Amino acid sequence: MNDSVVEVIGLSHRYSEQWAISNISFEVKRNGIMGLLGSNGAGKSTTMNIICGALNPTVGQVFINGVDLRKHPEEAKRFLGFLPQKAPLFLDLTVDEYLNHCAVLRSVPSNSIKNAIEDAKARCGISHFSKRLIGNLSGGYQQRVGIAQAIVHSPKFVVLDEPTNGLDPNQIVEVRKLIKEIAEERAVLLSTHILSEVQATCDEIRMVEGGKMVFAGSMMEFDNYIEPDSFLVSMYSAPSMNELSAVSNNITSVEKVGIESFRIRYLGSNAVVNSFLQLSVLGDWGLYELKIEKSSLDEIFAKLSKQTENK
Ligand SMILES: Nc1ncnc2c1ncn2[C@@H]1O[C@H](COP(=O)(O)OP(=O)(O)OP(=O)(O)O)[C@@H](O)[C@H]1O
Repeated sequence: MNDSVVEVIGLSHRYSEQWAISNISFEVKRNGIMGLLGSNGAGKSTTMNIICGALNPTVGQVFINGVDLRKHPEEAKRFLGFLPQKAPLFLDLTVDEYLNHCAVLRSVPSNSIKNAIEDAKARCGISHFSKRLIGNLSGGYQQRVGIAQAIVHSPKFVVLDEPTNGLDPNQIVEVRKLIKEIAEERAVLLSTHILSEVQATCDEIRMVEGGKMVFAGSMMEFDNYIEPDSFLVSMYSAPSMNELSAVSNNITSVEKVGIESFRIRYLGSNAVVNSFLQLSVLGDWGLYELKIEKSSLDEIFAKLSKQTENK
């Protein structure tokens, strides 16, 4: 069986003259969470709308579970669940009434609807609100109902557009946990601006900027995209700043940042860090902390965005 549940091949789209996205290709594995990143106007919604079958691409193809979305939209959409940015909830229906409506729309066979609804509610932790009007639920629980409608037909692939938008910090933690749980047995594509969300939830990252794919890799590869060029050290009996500078020709600066702490900047590979460790033992410097300073996700995001602007 193919390892991917979704294949996106050479998507390009223009609304008028300008290309909104061009030549976007990627595959989504059968489980786990892929984050789709990009700044405002980068092309995320265009890409998501095409993948969900809400927009026909000018060029390119999307296969969901091997089915061509454009040629066989109904069949392909059976494998797809979608929670748009604004959850499509009917506030004056109860949770059960609404999920029943969604299950019918999603062509769940009538003799399976009851079980499908009970299962989706149980997964989303809303079984105790079955008879509650959706309009009377908190924002966090409304979002859970939104996720329940996206999985009520047991799709293999779920698309969530900014799923924690507008939730309070406790609700955010709970909804992220729920997303991780549902991604254990299906693929989730999550669009978000919030980098801490990406770090907390995603296994894979695709980033678009100016309509083009500027990054495709794992969360770890994204996190390590910019090579570190400094480390912090703390020592009980530090040598002089000159001695520290002399550890390697690749050290460019030594800065005192606390009574016993220094920031050391360097060029090239992490070999400098190894040299430092060896000399600290030989010199009995009482090293008790060493921390390589990695770039924040914001810095990585900014660097990738800038690269596109400059092209
Ligand atoms: N219906 C439309 N008609 C014309 N241009 C559009 C339309 N929708 C989007 N665009 C343009 O296409 C480009 C990509 O927009 P898109 O909405 O896909 O980006 P996005 O990454 O989702 O942005 P945001 O995070 O702000 O929603 C932008 O330049 C946008 O102005």
